[in-house]
Amino acid sequence: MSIIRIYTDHDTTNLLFTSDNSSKIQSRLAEIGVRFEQWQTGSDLSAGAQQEEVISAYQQDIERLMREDGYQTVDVVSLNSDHPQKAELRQKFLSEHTHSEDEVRFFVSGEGLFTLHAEQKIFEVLCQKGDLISVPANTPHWFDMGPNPGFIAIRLFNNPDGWVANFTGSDIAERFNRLEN
Ligand SMILES: CSCCC(=O)/C(O)=C/O
Ligand SMILES: [Fe+2]
Ligand code: NI
Repeated sequence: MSIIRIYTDHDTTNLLFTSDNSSKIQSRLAEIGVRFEQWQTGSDLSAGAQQEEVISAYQQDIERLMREDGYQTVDVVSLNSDHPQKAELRQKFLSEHTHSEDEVRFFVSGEGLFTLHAEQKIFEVLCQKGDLISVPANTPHWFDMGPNPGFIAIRLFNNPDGWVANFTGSDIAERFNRLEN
């Protein structure tokens, strides 16, 4: 079950709104320009599946998104809790950063916690299997896969270099929730 929690960005105890209703998640995120959709997932792939297997299972969806929205590059993050570099990989996305392009992620399996910083608020979104999220370019955010990751996400980029992050230098992410798994 996907969940949204909205806080003021200066007070981690001030929960303004929470819901697990997908229409409400979608409409609250649309207010800050974030696309959120829930799609049917056809294949039952397990976290840790190889990139080629994932791309081939979702080829039609990927081609449609690339055609409709002009994305140029695709890759897959597929991690399970046996991964020897799970701590380093978790750390990579844990601090507030931006991208100069939209961040488009489709969760083929498992879950991860995206946290977005916009309009003096914090939007925590627990994304789960079937969720598509697109965070607009230059929106500060971070992502937690938890200490025991278990997810597959397809990532679409509209630059040919793939993942490039600009860290804001803020420590705000340390004050908000982490994913427990
Ligand atoms: C859910 S895919 C891995 C996280 C990622 O690509 C990113 O940019 C997080 O902010
Ligand atoms: Fe990011
Ligand atoms: Ni602030």
